[in-house]
Amino acid sequence: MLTLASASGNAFAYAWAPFDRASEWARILCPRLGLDGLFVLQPPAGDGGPWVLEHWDADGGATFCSNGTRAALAVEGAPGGDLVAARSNGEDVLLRRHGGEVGIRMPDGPGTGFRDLPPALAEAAGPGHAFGWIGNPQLVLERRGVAGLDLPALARPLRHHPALPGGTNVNAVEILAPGQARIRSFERGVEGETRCCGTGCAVAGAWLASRTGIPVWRLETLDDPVQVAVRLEGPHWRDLWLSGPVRVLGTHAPDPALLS
Ligand SMILES: N[C@H](CCC[C@H](N)C(=O)O)C(=O)O
Repeated sequence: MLTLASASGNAFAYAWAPFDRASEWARILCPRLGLDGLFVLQPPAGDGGPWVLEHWDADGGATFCSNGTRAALAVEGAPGGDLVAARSNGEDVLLRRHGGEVGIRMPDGPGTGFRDLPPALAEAAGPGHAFGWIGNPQLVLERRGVAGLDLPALARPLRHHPALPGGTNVNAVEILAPGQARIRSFERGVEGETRCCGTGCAVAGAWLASRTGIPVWRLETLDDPVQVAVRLEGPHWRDLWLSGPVRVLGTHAPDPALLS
C-alpha cells in the first residue's frame, strides 16, 4: 500500500523498502494519479542513522527532491520539534516538523551552489537569471507579471537547451515586496508546471537573499507558500532552510497487472 502526500501541492507516492521496480512504477503511477514522483523510504538501520529515501521523477529518472523529502516526514509520522537526519538520493539533509509544517535544511556540500551557465544558455536566459545546483539543476529567471506568464513557452527552450546536456528545471520569480516573491516552476521529468518545486524555491530564495541582503523570503507558489531562510558565506549558502505545509492525501494500492 502506498501513502500519497504533498508539500505545497508537489505530490508524491511513498512506498516502504523493499519496493521493486520503483522507476517503472513512477512512470506508470504519476500520470494516472496526478503525482510528480515516487519515493521509497527506509527507516534507520540502527540508532542514530539517517532515514534513507530514494525519489523517482514522473519520467522514471532518479533525482534529489526537497519537497518530497519534506512530505516524507508526514508519512513517517515523526514527532514534532526533533531534528531528523535523512539521506535523500545520496544528499544529506535535516528535517524538522512543527505542527503541519516541515522544514528541510538543504544540502550545502561540494557540488551544490550557484554555477555559471554555458554562454549560449546564459544569453538565451537573458539578464536577471541565476543557475544553482542542489542535487538537481535549477535555473531561476526574474520576470515581471509572473502570475500571468506563459511559463511553458518561456521554459521549454531553456529546459532542453543544447548547451546544457541533461537540461534544467526552470523557475520564474518576481519580487512582490521586500522578503516576498512569487515563483512558478516548470520541472524536468514532469515536463510541465508543478504547483511548487522546493529545490527551485530554495535556489531562488538564496539568490534573492544574496542580491538584496534580506535573509528570509516568503515565496508565493501555485499552492501553499513556502519560506526560505539562508545564511550566506560569500557565494556559498549555509543553513538554507525550506519550510512549509505538508499533507497526507490518502493511500493507493497499486495494481500489479499494470507492470506487465
Ligand atoms: N520537485 C522537486 C525537485 C525535482 C527535480 C527534478 N524535476 C529534476 O529535474 O531533477 C523538489 O521539490 O525539490
